[in-house]
Amino acid sequence: MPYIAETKEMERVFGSGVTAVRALQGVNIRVEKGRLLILRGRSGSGKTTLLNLLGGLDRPTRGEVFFQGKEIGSLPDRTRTKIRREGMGFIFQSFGLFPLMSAAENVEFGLRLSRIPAREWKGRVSESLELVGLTKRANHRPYELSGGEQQRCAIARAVAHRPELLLADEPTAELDSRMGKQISGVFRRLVDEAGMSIVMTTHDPSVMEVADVVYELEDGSIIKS
Ligand SMILES: Nc1ncnc2c1ncn2[C@@H]1O[C@H](COP(=O)(O)OP(=O)(O)OP(=O)(O)O)[C@@H](O)[C@H]1O
Repeated sequence: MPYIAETKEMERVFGSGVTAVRALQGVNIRVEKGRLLILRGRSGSGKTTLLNLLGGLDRPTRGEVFFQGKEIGSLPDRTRTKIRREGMGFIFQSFGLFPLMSAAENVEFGLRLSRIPAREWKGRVSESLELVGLTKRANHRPYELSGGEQQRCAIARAVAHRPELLLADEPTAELDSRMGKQISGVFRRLVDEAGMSIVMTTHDPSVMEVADVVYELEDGSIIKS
């Protein structure tokens, strides 16, 4: 099966009647395995809505969304949560780390939610921190880390259970351009060295450089790829 994720004529309408907002319409995208795909577009063009639908965090109003060949948009919440926890990883612009836990403990927390047996946790934690170049900071708490290091820790946490698909919403928005470059390098490595598939939204031109595929959204439709 060539595509890790796919949408068919997908539409998402928020609300109803005169106040209805058509956030997405007629969206057809395909995410190939082992590729880094970027969603770009102006504020309000529908990027986050699309990412949430691909990640099974939301359901389309019309059309279909597939993960690993399986239609997930019509599945009940519990089933989608299970698929998400096992097969996907999420990264947000505001890192979302636990302040009282060290970097390593934050990464381990991600594993607790998955079905990875406890005896594998320690190895997975070191491996993930290594992958993002954070081994030396394993025992530091988030407030002792730079913004870029905090985001790398969040990435390590999102990939520790080795998800098939990594979804990132504006992962460099809170970082300066040097750190943004560092983070985009980490994403590139995850694809090239760990064979991961990534979809991320961004406005950041330096992140755009590392993409294999760029889709542009305008008013809820894909206008260019
Ligand atoms: N829960 C919601 N209820 C109503 N309208 C919503 C909801 N979520 C998003 N929208 C609307 O859908 C449209 C697309 O929003 P979305 O957040 O996907 O855009 P975006 O491209 O990610 O924007 P940004 O770059 O500012 O994050 C916007 O008009 C937004 O106001």
